[in-house]
Amino acid sequence: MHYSIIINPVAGGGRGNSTWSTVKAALDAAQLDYTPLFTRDEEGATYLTMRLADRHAGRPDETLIVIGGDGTLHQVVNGVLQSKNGRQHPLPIGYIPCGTGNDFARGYGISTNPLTALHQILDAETTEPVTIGHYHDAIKNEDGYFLNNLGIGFDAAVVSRTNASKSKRRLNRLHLGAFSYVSQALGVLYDQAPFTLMVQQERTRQLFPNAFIVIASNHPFIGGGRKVAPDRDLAEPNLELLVVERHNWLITFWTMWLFLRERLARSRFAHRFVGTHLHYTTTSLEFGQVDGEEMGNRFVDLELGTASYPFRQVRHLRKKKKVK
Ligand SMILES: Nc1ncnc2c1ncn2[C@@H]1O[C@H](COP(=O)(O)OP(=O)(O)OP(=O)(O)O)[C@@H](O)[C@H]1O
Repeated sequence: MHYSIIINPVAGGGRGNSTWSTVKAALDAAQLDYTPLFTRDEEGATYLTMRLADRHAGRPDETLIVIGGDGTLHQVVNGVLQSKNGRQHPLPIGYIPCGTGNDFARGYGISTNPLTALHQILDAETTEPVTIGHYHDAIKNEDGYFLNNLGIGFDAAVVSRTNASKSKRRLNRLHLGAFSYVSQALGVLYDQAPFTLMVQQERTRQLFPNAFIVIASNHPFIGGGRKVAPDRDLAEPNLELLVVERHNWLITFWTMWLFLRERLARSRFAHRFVGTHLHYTTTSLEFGQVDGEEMGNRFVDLELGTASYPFRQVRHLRKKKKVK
């Protein structure tokens, strides 16, 4: 087996580098054949992967290992699927998480201990198809894939403001990036206006005049381990769209509390749509985020569907807690 390894050295506030040192020592000790490739700039992982995918001939003895956060994994999968050859022969992926959130790792069942995650890859005898989300933006005529979630409104505005804030880098260096999100979330709560959202599923349409949170999830977790779609499983070809409307301040704070307590999705404030095809539109410019990467401020006309991607990694899933 040959391992091509994409490493984002700055993921997790620099944890990418130390994770790579640990993994490299283990690969050398086991005398495995590998090629390391480091991301050098913001879009680095996408282009590195496109080039790799163009050259990949579909040999079964090749695996692509990704060392980074959710954003790096997002760029890698989109890089492969942007290559024509990559779409025909997608390179099986194994993932070693070292970001700040690591939500995909939770959803799939990958250890955050680099050596355990590596062994989950080395021990896998076959590849496993994993559901990923696909989106088509009819206004921008843009396509892409997501492994975690695609949000518009609240969570996307938080991502956008956090990335723009100067404190993020300082906090990231101290491995305290989550605090930066919390402070920006309070600001967004204060001044984000609700918006009109139309959701269409098959022949049913539903209008939400005061939409606030709109998150399409591929697995249960968001924001570093909060369950927002508790019933989703990466092995099932479904997405779940959660819509929450904005009411008065008291209810808004209550919905935030429910979110933090991981009870929002099952509360009476949640509208949930589960399926393989969903379509939704807004009538105003709204922020978007996909797997924590900014989509910018845009009018939304999104069609969501599912696809599948091969992973070569043993899943270590925790047993589900009983629902109270
Ligand atoms: N060499 C590099 N220099 C600067 N930025 C980089 C480099 N390589 C990748 N990036 C940036 O890193 C971002 C991805 O980081 P990633 O999401 O993997 O880690 P994280 O933000 O720490 O973790 P998480 O998404 O799990 O919270 C990409 O958006 C890209 O812009």
